[in-house]
Amino acid sequence: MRVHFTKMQGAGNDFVVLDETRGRLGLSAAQYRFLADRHFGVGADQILSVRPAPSDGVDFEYVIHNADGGEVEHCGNGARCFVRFVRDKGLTDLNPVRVKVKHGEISLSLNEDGRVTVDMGAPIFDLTRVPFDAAGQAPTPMGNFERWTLPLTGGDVAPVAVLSMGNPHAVLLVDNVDTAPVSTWGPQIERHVQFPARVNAGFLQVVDRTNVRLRVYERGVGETLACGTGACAAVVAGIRLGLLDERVDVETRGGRLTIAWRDNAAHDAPVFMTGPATSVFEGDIDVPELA
Ligand SMILES: N[C@H](CCC[C@H](N)C(=O)O)C(=O)O
Repeated sequence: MRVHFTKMQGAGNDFVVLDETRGRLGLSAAQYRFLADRHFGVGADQILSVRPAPSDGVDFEYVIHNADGGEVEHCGNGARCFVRFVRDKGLTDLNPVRVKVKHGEISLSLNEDGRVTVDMGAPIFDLTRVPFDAAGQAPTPMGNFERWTLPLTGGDVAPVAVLSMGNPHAVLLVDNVDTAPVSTWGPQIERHVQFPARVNAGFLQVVDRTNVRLRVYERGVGETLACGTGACAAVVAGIRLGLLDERVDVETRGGRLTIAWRDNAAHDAPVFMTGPATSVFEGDIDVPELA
């Protein structure tokens, strides 16, 4: 099947974007994996499929598949690239644009400086909705939040804050992201038995109350240069742990994201993420029939 695609990136998290507004391609998980493959396909962390609005109240739908072919609930960097795509392609001149993702509905605004601000929705702390299995443990209180102790191999234990942005996140505090055990602890946390749907593992270095550094070992991908929902989850956790103020610049390996969250008594205020979105190139590729 000949497929036209647009390659995009947001803070170095990269995407293959497919225009399905005039009809679906009907790709299989194996074909999504092929498109994401950096040797045999185009290469990307996620595949974004842009589709017409499924209902009133939103302008579009977009569907997200990780490089491993699995469909996921939310993608922050992808959301910014989505809105850049629909504007560049003349599919809308609305601003903000409302879009349906698997997790729910979000609103995206293109700013004068070309960056995009996304209302990412409220964080979720109900462990059953992450999902996270406490396995009979009791968490350790910190600030007005808590951390859980994940047993890893070799007797290591990882103290993690657990929450969801619609997709699951485990956030660890580290002294220096450059020396953090991302490649060794990341895969163990991603597939830890206490996360039945797996999890994105964030390694958070607090520089001061308004600046952090972050690396994320993403579920279904591995380490990416940036993770938008991961930046949201890390800042929200940092605020609740008592370490951060309500507006934080997040330095990732691929660029800077700005996260704002004004916590409230119910902890259900929306999280706002602002960052770049860039279209890199367009092309066509023959996608083999893969079941
Ligand atoms: N790997 C994530 C999905 C993509 C999230 C990330 N690329 C972002 O910008 O939020 C997951 O499995 O939940």
